[in-house]
Amino acid sequence: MNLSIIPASQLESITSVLLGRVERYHAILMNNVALPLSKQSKASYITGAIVLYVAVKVYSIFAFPSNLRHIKHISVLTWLSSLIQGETAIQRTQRLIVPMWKESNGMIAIYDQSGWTINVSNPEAIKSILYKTDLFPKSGSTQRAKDGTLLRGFFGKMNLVMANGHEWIKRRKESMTNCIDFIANPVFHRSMPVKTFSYLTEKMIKQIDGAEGPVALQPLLQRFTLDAIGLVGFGFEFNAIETPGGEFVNAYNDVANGIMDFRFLLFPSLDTTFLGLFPKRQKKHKQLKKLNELFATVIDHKKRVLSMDQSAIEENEKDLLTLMIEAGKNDGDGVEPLTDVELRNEVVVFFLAGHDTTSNTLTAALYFLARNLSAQDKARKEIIDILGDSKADVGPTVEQIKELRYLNLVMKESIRFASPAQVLIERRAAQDTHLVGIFIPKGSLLRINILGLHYNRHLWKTPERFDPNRFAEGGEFESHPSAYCYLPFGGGARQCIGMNFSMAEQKVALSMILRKYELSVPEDSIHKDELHGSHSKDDLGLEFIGRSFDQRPLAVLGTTGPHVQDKIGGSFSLGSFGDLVLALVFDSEEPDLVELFDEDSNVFFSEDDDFLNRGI
Ligand code: HEM
Repeated sequence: MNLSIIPASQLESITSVLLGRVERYHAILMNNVALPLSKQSKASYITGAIVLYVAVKVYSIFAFPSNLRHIKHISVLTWLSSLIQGETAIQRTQRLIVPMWKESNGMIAIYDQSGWTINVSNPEAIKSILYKTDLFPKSGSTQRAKDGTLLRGFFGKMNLVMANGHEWIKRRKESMTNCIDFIANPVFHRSMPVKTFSYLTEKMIKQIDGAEGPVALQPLLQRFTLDAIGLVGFGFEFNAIETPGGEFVNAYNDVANGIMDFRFLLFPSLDTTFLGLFPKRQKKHKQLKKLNELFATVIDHKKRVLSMDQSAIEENEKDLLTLMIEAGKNDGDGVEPLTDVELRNEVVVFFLAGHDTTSNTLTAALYFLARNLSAQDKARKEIIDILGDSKADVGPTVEQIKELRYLNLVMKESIRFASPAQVLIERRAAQDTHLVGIFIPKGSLLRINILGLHYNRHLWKTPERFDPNRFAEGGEFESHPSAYCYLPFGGGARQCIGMNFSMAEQKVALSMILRKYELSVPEDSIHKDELHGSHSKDDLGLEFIGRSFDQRPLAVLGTTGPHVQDKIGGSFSLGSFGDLVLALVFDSEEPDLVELFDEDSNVFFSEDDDFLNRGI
């Protein structure tokens, strides 16, 4: 029977009818068959005991805990049937969570992969959870994952994302000045590596130019973000952009898809003891082995480079992996060095958090821009005003990134709409407490539901509509009573460490792509009018049409006076050039140097002049 075609409500009633029958048959079996037979056969005792054991076990796993009875809940069958039917998390949130939001005060108990968990989408409750990290530490669910499962094999037992207390401080050390100082912090708080992002975007543009027909967004953007975290995070060239279908990207995708398979999360023994029964699952374990070899190569490569010449790398040029390897090696650091296993687990975290999230957000942003032509035109106009309109690829500087204000609104709205983190890692109540007037017993698991915020019609006007202006000055977001209705990067002390890195990376890629191409959704695409399924699907392709460039200057060098800017329609001012004020003007159709102006707008040089012999 194909369960995916049965509506949720029907499936639930079918299942309860079936369960009812099982109970009745069980009683009949015990009264009429098992008991009489028991006089004759020991085997029937054993059968009865097994049936009873399984029934008790199943009941004890799924029964709604009595200490949460005062909290509204969604039944196991309703939730499971949604999973079985293949509803997306957004659809599930809209159908099951949002309608119950008011009556539940945004606190709903749900049976998820960790068992009964309080799913929280109340902004005030979320604020308390995120700020009171001692009262609501991370629950350590992955630490409790069974050895040998894909989940444990990939994440390891401990890493920066999962750690609490001492283990967390070891990775994010608290300094004497009481500001939080991360081992990883310098990398994410120094000036953003926009040149690396531009260099990688240029490589990506070459792939777009070379593609025939619509370009599948997600695989290309995933390779782009993977190369970015490789270079900036680990000083390692994955060279993924230029190697579509590379074995490590495939291995990673295989493992990542397998980790959240709810069958293996609910019944971890299937992933270990009974693994032999699941050949497809075995393949995923093999892919994990391949990935682990890659992580070992990345770390060995870095250690080798460091052992050769440490003095060559300036402190503020060190990548994340170098800092992680060096942490704790100097006396007085107050932190212990990370062991090899710990290093591997941190590399995994940055590898995972550092690329998939950003590539999914970028995919969504490009898709929404392709569908919203007015937003696309407005963003492009801003980009051209700031970066100019030359034919050559130009990436923004750190300062220019800050000026791309409308693009920033587009990115904020895209990440609201298609938040890669749909829920936060669950927290555990360390003691009995209250949240928004609701009693939370000690030991309860709490999961902050980001989609329950971002898709909540009680918190946003028409949340299913793409509207960057929500985030404009004086817009809907600013007037919202709580900023905790929008949490793509989490909040409090555990807020995403890579937020600025990701936003800068996205801005460079989006600005360079939009300056160069006009985007549209192909006429025959199933996503033409609406996104079906998830934006990270490979079948989401866009047309990239190279746009024509205006007859405007490519670049202006020197602090150009207003007269020069008038003449060239200039928008550049890149610093002085000795005491000579110069404007270099290029014809965009013919990207050779055409004219050079002096301060009085006199042509100082033209095409047939011998520029170099003027002694500049
Ligand atoms: C669009 C891109 C991204 C999104 C939406 C995102 C989202 C998040 C969220 C929601 C959290 C909080 C998890 C929680 O509290 O349970 C988080 C934490 C984290 N993120 Fe990101 N992230 C992104 C990009 C990145 C990047 C680029 C990196 C690294 C290069 C990164 C590294 C981390 C780390 C290490 C943590 C754990 C911090 C801690 O617990 O101390 N993320 N991220």
